[in-house]
Amino acid sequence: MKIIDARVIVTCPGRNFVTLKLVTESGIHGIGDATLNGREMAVVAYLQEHVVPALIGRDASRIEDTWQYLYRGAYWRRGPVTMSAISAVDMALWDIKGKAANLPLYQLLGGKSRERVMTYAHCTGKEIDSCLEEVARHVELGYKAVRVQAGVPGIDTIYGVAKREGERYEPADAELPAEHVWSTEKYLNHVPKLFAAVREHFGHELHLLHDVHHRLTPIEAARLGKAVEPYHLFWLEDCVPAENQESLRLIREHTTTPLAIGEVFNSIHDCREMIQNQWIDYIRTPLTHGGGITHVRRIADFASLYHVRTGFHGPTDLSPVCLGAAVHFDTWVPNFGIQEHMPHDPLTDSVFPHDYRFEAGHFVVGEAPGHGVDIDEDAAARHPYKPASLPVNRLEDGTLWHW
Ligand SMILES: O=C(O)C(=O)C[C@H](O)[C@H](O)CO
Ligand SMILES: [Mg+2]
Repeated sequence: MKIIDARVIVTCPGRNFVTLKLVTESGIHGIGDATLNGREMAVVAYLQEHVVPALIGRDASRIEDTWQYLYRGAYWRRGPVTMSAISAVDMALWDIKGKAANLPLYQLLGGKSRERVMTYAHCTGKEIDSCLEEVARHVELGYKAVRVQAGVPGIDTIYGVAKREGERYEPADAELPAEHVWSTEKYLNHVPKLFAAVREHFGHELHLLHDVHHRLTPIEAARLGKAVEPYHLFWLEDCVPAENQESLRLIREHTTTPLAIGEVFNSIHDCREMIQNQWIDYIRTPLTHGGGITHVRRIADFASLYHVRTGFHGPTDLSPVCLGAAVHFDTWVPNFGIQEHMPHDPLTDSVFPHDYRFEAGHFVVGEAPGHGVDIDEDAAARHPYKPASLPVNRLEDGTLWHW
C-alpha cells in the first residue's frame, strides 16, 4: 500500500491548524494533526522540506519503521517542531491502517478498556463569583471535573482566564507577543481562597483541577500544593517549568496534592526521571506533540509501571484530528486518568467532520474505521492562515518570566 501523495493543509477556521493528509495508491487516505500553536509554519516547512519527499513511495503499513526512519534517521532528534511533524505522519498512518482493516483505531490498539472517557472543562472568571457561576454552568452541562482559574486582584491579565466575561479563554492573539505582568506573591495568596469557595459551594465530589502554567519555583509550588490540600484537587498542573526533572522531587516531598505535567514535552526522555521516581501522577503529553500514537503509547506503558496515569492536553489549539485520535487512545489505554476538553467552535468542527461524541461530561468513541476524523479541504481553503502569537510574561520589575 504505497503512499502516492502527501499534502500539508494550513487553515484558520477561527484559529490556525496544520493537517497532514496522506493518500495511498489504493485510494485510502489518512490525516494527522501537526499544529504547534504560534509556531505553525515552522512545522509546515519541516514537513514540506524534509518529510513529505521521503514519504512518497513508502509502504503506508510500516508505521513503526517510518517512525524510526523519521526519528533516528534524522540525526537531529526531538524538539517540538520535529516531533509534531513525526506525530502527524504517525497519526495519518494509524488512520490508514484502521481504514484498510475496516476497524476503529481503539480496536487496533487492543480494544476498549472503558465505555466512555471522563473529560474536564475550563471554568474561568475575573472574580471568584463569576468563576463559581461558570462552574455551576459546567456542572449543569454534565461535567464531573472542572479546571478552575480566576483573576487575581492586582494582576491585570492572567494566564487561563478569558479576557472578557462570556468569552472562551484564548491566549494567542496579536501577530507579535503581547506582554503580561505577573506577581507570584499575589497569585499564591489568592488561589487557596478560590478553591475554598468552590468546595464550599459545590461540595467534595466534583473533581477540581488547576493549571499554574510553569510560573512557580519548586519551593513556591510546594507551598501552593500544601495550601490547597484541604480542597483535594484532582491535580495541580505544570507547577514549575520542568527542564530540570529533579525539581519535581522537592515538591513531591512536601505535598500530597497530585501533580500533572507534560503538555510541552515531546518524548519519553523529557519525563523518564519524573515517572520512574514517582514524582508525578499524570502525564499530559498529547499525541500531536509527543511523536504520535506510536511514541505516546510507549510513554503510557512506561508510566503504567509507576502508577502514573494519562491526562492528555486538549486545548482548542490541538485540532479535532488530535482530539479524535486521543478519544480512541483514552478508550484503550489501561492507565487512563482524564482528558482535557475545550470545545472547538462550530466553524472548526465544520472543517473537521468527526464521529466522537460528548455526553454528560464524557467522550464516547465512534465506530468509523481509523480515528474517525476527516478534513473538508474546500472548507479549509476558505479560511487562510493568520499569524497569531502567544504572549510573554514579565515580573512587576520587568524581568522576563516563565509563561
Ligand atoms: O490547556 C492547557 O492546559 C494549556 O495550558 C493551554 C496552553 O496554554 C496552550 O495550549 C498553549 O498553546
Ligand atoms: Mg496547561
